[in-house]
Amino acid sequence: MAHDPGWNGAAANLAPNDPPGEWRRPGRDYAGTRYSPLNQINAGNVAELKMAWSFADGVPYGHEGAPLVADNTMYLVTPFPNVAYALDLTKPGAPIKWTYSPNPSPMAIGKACCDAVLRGWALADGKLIFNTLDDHTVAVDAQTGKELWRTKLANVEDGVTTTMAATVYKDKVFVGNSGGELGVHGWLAALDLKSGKELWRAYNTGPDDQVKIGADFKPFYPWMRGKDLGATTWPADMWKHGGSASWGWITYDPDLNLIYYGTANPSPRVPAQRPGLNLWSAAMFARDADSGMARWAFQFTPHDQWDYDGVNEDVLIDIPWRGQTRKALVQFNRNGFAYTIDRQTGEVLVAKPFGNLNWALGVDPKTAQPIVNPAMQPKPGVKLPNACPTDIGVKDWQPAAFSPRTGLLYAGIFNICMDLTDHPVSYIAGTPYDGMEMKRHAGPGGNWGEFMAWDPIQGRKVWSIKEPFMTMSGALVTGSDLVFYGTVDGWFRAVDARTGKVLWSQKLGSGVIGQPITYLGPDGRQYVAVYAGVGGAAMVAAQQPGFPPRGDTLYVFSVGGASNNSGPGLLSSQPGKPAAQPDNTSPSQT
Ligand SMILES: O=C(O)c1cc(C(=O)O)c2c(n1)C(=O)C(=O)c1cc(C(=O)O)[nH]c1-2
Repeated sequence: MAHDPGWNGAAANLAPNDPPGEWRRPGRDYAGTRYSPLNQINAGNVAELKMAWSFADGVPYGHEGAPLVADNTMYLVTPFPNVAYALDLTKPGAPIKWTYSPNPSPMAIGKACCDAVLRGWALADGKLIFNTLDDHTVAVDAQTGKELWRTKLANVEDGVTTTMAATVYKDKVFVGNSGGELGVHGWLAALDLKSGKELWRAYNTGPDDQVKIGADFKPFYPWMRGKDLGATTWPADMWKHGGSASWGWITYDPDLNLIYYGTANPSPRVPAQRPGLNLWSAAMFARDADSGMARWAFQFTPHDQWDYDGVNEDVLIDIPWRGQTRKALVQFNRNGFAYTIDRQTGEVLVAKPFGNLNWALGVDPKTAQPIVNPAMQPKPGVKLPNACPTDIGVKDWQPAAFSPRTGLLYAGIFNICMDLTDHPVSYIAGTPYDGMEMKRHAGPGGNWGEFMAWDPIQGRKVWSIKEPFMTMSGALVTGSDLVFYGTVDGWFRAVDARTGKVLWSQKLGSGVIGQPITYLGPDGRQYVAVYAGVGGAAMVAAQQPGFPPRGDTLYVFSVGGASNNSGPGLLSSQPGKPAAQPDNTSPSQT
């Protein structure tokens, strides 16, 4: 059963005081819910959604970001060479207000594992803040596009790239690195929002002083407690090139002053070369936002053998749990289990499969360790057929949305398995340190993708829509109980959040791996915006018949399309119909 609007669980009250019609950070609020209270577009008028305007940037890489909107301006940054655009929403067709080019080193393209991508940017303190693929974080004046500061965080020659969205909470910018497939040393850094000065850096592998673990560090499970586990759970010194990068999402609880983020696969991907738990790879940390000191950590996939990075979004929600309200987080881990975790302590409350997997037989309720299937452990040089999920998991980085009205999360997921063969490798700085060779194919049913609604308390799917191609777009959910998502074969859909009924679909010019957002225009009308520009890990399906061409276009929709020739600011008619009442129909079971 979907929860009724009266559901007493709720999104953690972490929404900053942004106007409801704006979208200032990729996850919209600190909790990363990607929920907008806007409800002009609703089940009664969504069929009339039409394109209002579009913007093409000419860049042929994966467009993964969420457009941001504040002060009647839309902010975009290209995947590479990371050119920033401010578009004036008060004028017809949203003309360019300013552009800014950071000119990153082209060498970065050759170092990025999974396409030249940028997963997002942030608006805070009058600044647009974003990372460049060649490891700089820049802040430009949101009004003028003038560079305010620029901080170099790593050397791209060493194989370090930066693809994650710069994330801003309070007075700090948080940035992590990429490069697990090149044997980098994973870290997360905090910069001063005003000056760009680096304030702290915490490594994900190595001795406790590097990982920033002190007396306050209390993982919930005994097997994760002990000194210097980030170093001693690896063969000697291998943690120095142990990958475990932090290229995913960061969320923030201002009451606890904790940030939450995950760590990627251990390097090399060949497990036989690194016996041990390989902490803190394929894990997550809760850290004090000011000091960077770890409060707790949890390893999802001990001694990862299949490339199950732990970097997916941690959505912060408060849930009713055995008669109490628990401050929780939900992560759809790449390993195929959806975890609902107490975000104060790291205790796992729910761990249930949300898709097809066979590498584990379950999760031990006492230790929260996966019970590994002995038949699914790769051995060097021996082909392991039909391991599920494949290296990109049941879900990759594409962020889920949470509705406080339904109590459900919404996410695009995969149904892909692999035939896996490992080959031993040696470390050479700045070159691939990988060793995994795989052939991917659809899992049971033959569909590569699916979009689903998930109950984080019961740990079960409430409804799902099968998609022929992998589903790698972000999700958006609104105050009128509409969910928006896109598909790799180029469909952009609006779905009833309670029933999973598809209410509207529009084919776009390329595959959608962007993150849809919604905002209010200066004309008072609600708009929905999304990129179509396939790339990133979706390219693993490029050989599939019907795979779309690359693309570079942001599409913006409203009920009835463009307002009129005199420009949005002068519109007088109001096409939105009153919000439909949520129905009480039981969702279809999967
Ligand atoms: O371990 C890493 O450092 C790392 C980095 C990245 C990245 O920065 O894009 C990806 C991955 N791993 C990865 O495993 C993966 O599936 C992936 C998909 C994508 C994408 O943009 O679609 N990036 C990455």
